Amino acid sequence: MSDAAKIENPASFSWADDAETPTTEKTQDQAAPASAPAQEAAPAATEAKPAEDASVEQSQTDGASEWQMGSALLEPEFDVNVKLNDLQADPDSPLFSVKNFSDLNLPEALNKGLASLNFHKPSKIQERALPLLLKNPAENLIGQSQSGTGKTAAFTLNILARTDTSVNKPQAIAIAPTRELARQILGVVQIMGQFMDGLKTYCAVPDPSQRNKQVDAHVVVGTPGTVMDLIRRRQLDASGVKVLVLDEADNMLDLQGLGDQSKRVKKLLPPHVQTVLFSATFPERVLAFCSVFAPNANTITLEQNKLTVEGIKQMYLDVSSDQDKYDSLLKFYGLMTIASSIIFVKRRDTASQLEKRMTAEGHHVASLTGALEGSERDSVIDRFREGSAKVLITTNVLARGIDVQSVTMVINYDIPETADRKADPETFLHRVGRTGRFGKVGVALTLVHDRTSWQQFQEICQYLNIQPTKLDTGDWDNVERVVKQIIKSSRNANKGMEA
Ligand SMILES: Nc1ncnc2c1ncn2[C@@H]1O[C@H](COP(=O)(O)OP(=O)(O)OP(=O)(O)O)[C@@H](O)[C@H]1O
Repeated sequence: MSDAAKIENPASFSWADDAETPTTEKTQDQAAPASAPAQEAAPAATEAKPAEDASVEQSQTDGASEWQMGSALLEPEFDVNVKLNDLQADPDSPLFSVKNFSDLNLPEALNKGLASLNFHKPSKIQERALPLLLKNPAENLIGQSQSGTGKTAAFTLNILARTDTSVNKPQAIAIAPTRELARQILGVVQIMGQFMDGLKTYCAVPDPSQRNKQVDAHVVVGTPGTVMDLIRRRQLDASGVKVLVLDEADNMLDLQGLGDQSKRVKKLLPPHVQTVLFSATFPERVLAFCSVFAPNANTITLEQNKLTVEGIKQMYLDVSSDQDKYDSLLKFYGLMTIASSIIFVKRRDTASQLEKRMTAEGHHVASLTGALEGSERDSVIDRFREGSAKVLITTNVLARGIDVQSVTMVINYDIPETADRKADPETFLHRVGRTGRFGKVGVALTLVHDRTSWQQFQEICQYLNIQPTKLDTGDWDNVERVVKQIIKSSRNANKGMEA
């Protein structure tokens, strides 16, 4: 039995080298992300290494919440701090926060788009951000809200509301750290904008079939390297761009390659472009460059005392050694029926070994890492979304932003750590946020196998105020009982929400 057993009573933790008290705007000390050997490599020639390659990310947490039961909507209720750049702004104005999408006076085509997505009521971030985003003249915005709370729809509505399809030029660009996230955002733009006459969109991710083609679109969503190349090669006419959005903005501005490319993209756009930055996490040091990147921005940040992941039931599996991790994982999968899950590992080779071994055991598994070509990555994520692969094994490449509603469990096979091998609670938070989306209840399992992983997990639990349930591999009958109960109660909670 490892020391991990001590986690059972987190209230009794003692922190020798106590991390700084977390705040929404503070971060743990992080080394500049560096690719550890055998971790992810750049997926495409012109792209900066995205999050996966850096293998580690910043450490910031988002707020969470009590769960609020609404009619058809169970949204995490959390407090946000809103700081307006305009001292004249009136927070009592009804437009300061809207309770209904109809209060926004959006064009009819967008109201229809919202209805087609079954969005009846705005989430808290949408309530707060949309009136600020839609103001004229346009103002910059830095917006933070926890994972799965609808940031994409907030910036997409603003993009589409500012797009005039009678002008045949790109008018908005959204950039994201990975091709998967860019493709996902583009999907939201297309569904939300489906009733706008003549709307044309373009996905700017590395794609050999698009080489040298002119971009003929009103809205472009992509990764920053490709967007930058398209503008520089004059395949994308940026002269009419009015809105620039950075999703996962802290990651985009923090990682060296992505940060440089994002800054270059902005320099290639008209000077008064509305700059919108969204993320669940904004470490303080990144927030400082955010304010330079998006000057005089209205800011929406989370209350600092809400740094938890309450909607996600946390468990940990205490295994005796690194070698034992695989057998324990397999045993775990053998006991449970899990609708759809994501397993996060640190290294590509671990991902491919797990994929081979689990496939040999009859599991429907897919693996997505930066080792794959772009088109292969697209087909893996598509297979997972449509449910033909039930288990997705991946690195930090998919830690952020990916929204697959069916994911009921996230497994940290390897604990997320920074480049200097410290616990990385922020990446933990983004990873586990792939489940429990938009108020659903999710389940997360973390494997601890030695003193280091145990200490790192303790730090993460302390930082995020998590009290995990221990699963003891010495008693698999009990593991089965406990996990089945947890899965059942989360399923029931989610059913209640859908009812
Ligand atoms: N107003 C709404 N009503 C119902 N569902 C919504 C609403 N807004 C967003 N959603 C749904 O919530 C889910 C999460 O949204 P989204 O992916 O935008 O979250 P996010 O805040 O960007 O998360 P992350 O920080 O992980 O990127 C999506 O499936 C989206 O369709």
